[in-house]
Amino acid sequence: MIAAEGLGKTFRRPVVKEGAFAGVRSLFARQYKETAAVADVSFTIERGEFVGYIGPNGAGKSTTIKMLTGILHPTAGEVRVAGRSPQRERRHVAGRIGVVFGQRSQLWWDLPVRDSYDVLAAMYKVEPDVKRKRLAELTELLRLDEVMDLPVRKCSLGQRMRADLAAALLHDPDVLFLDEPTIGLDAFAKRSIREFLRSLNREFGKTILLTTHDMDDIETLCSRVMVLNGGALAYDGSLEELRERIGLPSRMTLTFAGDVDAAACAAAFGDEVAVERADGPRVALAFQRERIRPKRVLDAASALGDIVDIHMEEPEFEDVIRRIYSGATNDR
Ligand SMILES: Nc1ncnc2c1ncn2[C@@H]1O[C@H](COP(=O)(O)OP(=O)(O)OP(=O)(O)O)[C@@H](O)[C@H]1O
Repeated sequence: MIAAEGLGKTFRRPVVKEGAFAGVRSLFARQYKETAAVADVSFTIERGEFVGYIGPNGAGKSTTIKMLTGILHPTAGEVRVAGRSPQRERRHVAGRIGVVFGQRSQLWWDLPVRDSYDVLAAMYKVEPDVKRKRLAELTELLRLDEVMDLPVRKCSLGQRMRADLAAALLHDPDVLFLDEPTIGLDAFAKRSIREFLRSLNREFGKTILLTTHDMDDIETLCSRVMVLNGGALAYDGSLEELRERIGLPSRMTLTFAGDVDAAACAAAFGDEVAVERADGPRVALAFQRERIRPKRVLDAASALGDIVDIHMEEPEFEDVIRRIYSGATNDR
């Protein structure tokens, strides 16, 4: 549904020199500064996938989205959306995709939200009957009643984001590109946007590419995650595999009915389990899930006495991501 092949974008900006006549001199010997925002990125996203596209600030995520949606032209490689080039067949592709940029509304700032929908429906040639029906559905799903007659500039951020989502869906596209749709929202608004996005994917079969800095968005929504770092793809796969690949340990804290002998504790587990703490009835263990299953750790621990409480902690996703951004994957 979405394919990028060797995709690259290098921005070229003229360097402005200081000093007398610098402006005139630079007309004849202009120097440029080049920024490789995206370099050699390839991936394929199948119909119905929900993919997270993450990376640190300046990694090139928005630049990729702009190339996938036809706003920018690549300086290398090729993009296909629904089999077409967004650059060469922009009008056709525009009819198949919806785009939301969380940082900037695509609605007209001074118009009531309702009027923006009229303009968009006309631009996308949505029949009046179809538009009426679709808008009624979206109004209910996104609770738009309260904003329909408000100019966009008077909407709260959460209202504006919901209004923008409806605008992106008015022409019923198959593919959605969402660039930070939960940015700046409070926890409640984030949750309702996430629920809506999940139903778009699961019930309505939309293919979604989502960029975000909120790891909860990724954990609750995406079956696949692509990590961009310095313009290049650093990872493409499932969240579970990403956790394993980074190799951060899972932690298990056990409480026994009585005090545990520290020496017996050290002897009870093999090399795969590190005893981080053993004082009184509490024992804290760390291990890699892919090396030893929690059940086997528990079996070994039961030799130390009666277990009355078990607490498991998985590596924080934030920590996993920080590791990738710093280039610390243990590639196998
Ligand atoms: N129009 C432009 N001209 C020159 N450089 C640009 C332009 N747009 C983006 N860049 C540069 O390209 C790089 C990638 O920017 P981009 O906005 O794609 O990153 P991002 O991953 O979306 O970042 P963020 O998470 O902060 O939104 C940055 O170094 C940025 O300064």
